[in-house]
Amino acid sequence: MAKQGLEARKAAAQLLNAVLSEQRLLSEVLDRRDGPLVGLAPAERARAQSLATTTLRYLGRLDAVLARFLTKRPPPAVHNILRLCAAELLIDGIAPHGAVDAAVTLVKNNRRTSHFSGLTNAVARKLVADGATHFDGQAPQHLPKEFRQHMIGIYGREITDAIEAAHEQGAPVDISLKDASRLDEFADRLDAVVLPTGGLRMYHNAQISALDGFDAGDWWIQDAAATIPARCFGDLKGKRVLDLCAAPGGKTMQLAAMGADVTSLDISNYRMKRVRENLKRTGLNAELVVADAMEWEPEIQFDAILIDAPCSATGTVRRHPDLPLLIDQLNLYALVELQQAMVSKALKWLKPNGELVFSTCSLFAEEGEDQSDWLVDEDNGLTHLRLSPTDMGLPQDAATPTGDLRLRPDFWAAEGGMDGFFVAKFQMNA
Ligand SMILES: C[S@@+](CC[C@H](N)C(=O)[O-])C[C@H]1O[C@@H](n2cnc3c(N)ncnc32)[C@H](O)[C@@H]1O
Repeated sequence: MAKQGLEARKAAAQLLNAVLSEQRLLSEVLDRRDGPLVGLAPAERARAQSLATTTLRYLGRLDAVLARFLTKRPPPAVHNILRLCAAELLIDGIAPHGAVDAAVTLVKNNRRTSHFSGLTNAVARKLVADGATHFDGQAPQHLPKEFRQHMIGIYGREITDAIEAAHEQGAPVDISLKDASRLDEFADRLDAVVLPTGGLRMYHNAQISALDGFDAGDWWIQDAAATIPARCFGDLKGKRVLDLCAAPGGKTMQLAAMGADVTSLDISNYRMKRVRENLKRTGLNAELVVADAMEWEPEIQFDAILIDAPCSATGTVRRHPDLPLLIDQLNLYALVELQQAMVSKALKWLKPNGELVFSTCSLFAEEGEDQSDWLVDEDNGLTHLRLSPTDMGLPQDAATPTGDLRLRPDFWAAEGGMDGFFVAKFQMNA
């Protein structure tokens, strides 16, 4: 048993080392051609990723338990293996002998850490005996201090606590259908529930590419909140639409499925490959442009422009629990400036009466409500349009006083939450 999952656990330990010691984003490490998951079978890759993600999601609570059993912190490589072992025992409910043997073997197999195998064995056995007593009943993990304070400043303490609790729950798998009329059919076929926003939600673990309808391109994975920006446009049939920051392409696929003639632009060639693959699989069409939005110039004007701008991604912590741990690397003000520069540029490409939707998967007002206020205050020919959350199956609480949408991870808390998002809509005056 220990040997069986050893490669996945070793890779998970390397993922933790990359995030916690080298301060690298998990998504970057996972994408690397020489990353820890290369060469693993699909099931081992999935296990390694899920184990590292679970460990990061509960890191504060796991560390609090481990601190009771350690007189001093071991070297990071050993500490990370103990963290994984604690996550397996206390969260995933893995059989104790498998998790303990694996932790001891991993520490023993590395000559730099092998002399910590006795300590690892002792601590792992204490986790088995007493870990749950100290783990269960702990409050959800707080965000790092400054991040939390910032959130309290925006949302208050109660909502911030609720957001932290939602982060700890992780995220179910949400699915967008190419043909919305097949919702009930795919709810049955995928054993999923229909969401008020029109997509599907799956609560069971599954290898996505093996699921019914994946190869046929009938659907794609997209968080319920992420479907909202594209849905804010009116009828797009036959309209020319620019998706300005498009990769990996969830919103491009939505816009194409809505019948729009889509131009899809992103600065990243690597990320654009995902858009290309997604379109090929789903049989949807878009013109793809790899370019810096700040340097590109279109030959035509558009009926609608979606700017799903680069941002802090703080709305996606449920799925990316490493983000708060690396928040010090974030240059929020550079992002705010880039967002404003992009919007200013894109306004020139909008036809009279054309619609602009600005969105960010951020929880920070600087990248949401403040940007909307800025656009309203500028002399830019735009009219600010009110969005109705209930028309889109969202809670009424999602309405901001000025008519934008503020989506939070603690919405639909009992049903698995949603990503944090901000969405605003404008129209160019005729
Ligand atoms: C939030 S993601 C977009 C997600 C995408 N709309 C979707 O639904 O799948 C932001 C994207 O902006 C792109 N980006 C960042 N700076 C850019 C720039 N200067 N020009 C164009 N794209 C840029 C990033 O490569 C990233 O793919």
